Amino acid sequence: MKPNQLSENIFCLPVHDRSTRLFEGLWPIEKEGITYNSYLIRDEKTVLIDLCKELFQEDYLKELRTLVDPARIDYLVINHMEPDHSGALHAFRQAAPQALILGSAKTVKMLDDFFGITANIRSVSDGEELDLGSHKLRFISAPMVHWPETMFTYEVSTQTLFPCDAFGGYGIPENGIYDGDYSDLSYFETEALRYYTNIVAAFSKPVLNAGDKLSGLPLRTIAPSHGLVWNKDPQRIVELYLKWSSYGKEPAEKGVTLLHGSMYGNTDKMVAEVRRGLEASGVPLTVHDVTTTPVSYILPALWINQGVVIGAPTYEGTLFPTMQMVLHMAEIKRVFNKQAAYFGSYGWGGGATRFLNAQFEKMNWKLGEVLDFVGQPTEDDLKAGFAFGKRFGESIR
Ligand SMILES: Cc1cc2nc3c(=O)[nH]c(=O)nc-3n(C[C@H](O)[C@H](O)[C@H](O)COP(=O)(O)O)c2cc1C
Repeated sequence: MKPNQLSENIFCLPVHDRSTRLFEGLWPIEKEGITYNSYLIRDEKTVLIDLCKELFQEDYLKELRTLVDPARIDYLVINHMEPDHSGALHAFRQAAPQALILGSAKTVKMLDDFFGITANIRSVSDGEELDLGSHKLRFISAPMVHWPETMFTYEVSTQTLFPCDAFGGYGIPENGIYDGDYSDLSYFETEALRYYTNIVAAFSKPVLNAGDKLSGLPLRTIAPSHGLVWNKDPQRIVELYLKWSSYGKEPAEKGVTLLHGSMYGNTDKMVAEVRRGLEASGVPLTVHDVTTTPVSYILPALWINQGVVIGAPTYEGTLFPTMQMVLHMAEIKRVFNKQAAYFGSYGWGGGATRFLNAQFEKMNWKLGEVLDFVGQPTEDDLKAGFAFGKRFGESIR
């Protein structure tokens, strides 16, 4: 986690977190890890932008001291109060009691609520500027991207945007912090989408509002607080974000997510046939077994694809609970406006579709064809499964 020099006097201090198993206690990052990027600007006035999680504060302050004596830091800008960026605050205050904390008006209240800190704080307003010498900061209010107090900070002379959670992603960029360090960005874009759907998607409208505020602003570098710093092609991540945000209210991409789960294998016998039918239709397809795949990895497909096929049995008069949990999380993350179809096995009275009808009402998903069958699927059921998948795929394609 050595500091990186972004420009002559702007540095990124990325903390590499490889020990957290579940980000926010929910989202698996054991394989991928995550970074907490903090930024230092050295000028006539010295500024630090965001911090890191409390767990890493000692190492973080050690690295910070290689760049500056904390006692010489004039300002700490808090873009976002979430503890993965502010957890080191008490330790920082001890090392740099003179540093004036700058944040939105809501941040001032939250500093008291979360840390009991009330002194040496100043709130900044939307569009306010702060001269540092040869650098100048502009504060851009971005409420609900991702908490109500959130703001972005823009450095005018280098055209660098510090947007905290926005444009960030899971994953540790081991071979360089810049987008230009990688010939293939697909891993980071996949993890940025997963992060978006897990953390930010519920706030797609505020993201679009923030996007409006950024339009016309020259952006040479996008320096988020998680993951890559984008300075080769900063527009790439902006465009991706705006596209993903638009799926909060507009139709998503022409693709299908096939979600399946089974207790004893009867529904799963049908999955292969439905899948073959979907593939035969030519529609782009993503398949997830909800009993083995954490919802964190399922949300990206649900967000991106217009169509969803649900394959799961009836359980105690309702839908198989593991599938219910996925749909509940999709509702929380505001995965709305989908075309859906259902297939699944039941033993006597059924009931899965009762749940689906009520759940889809809340999410504005349209339930089209239903293919349910008693016990194990017959040869005829399997044939019907192929045709059902093909028809649904064609309706989306
Ligand atoms: C715990 C449990 C609860 C069930 N509850 C119902 C029910 O309320 N109504 C019904 O029609 N079938 C019910 N069934 C029967 C299953 O829906 C049926 O066995 C089905 O074939 C299971 O599909 P699967 O092999 O894909 O898990 C239940 C089965 C289990 C194991």
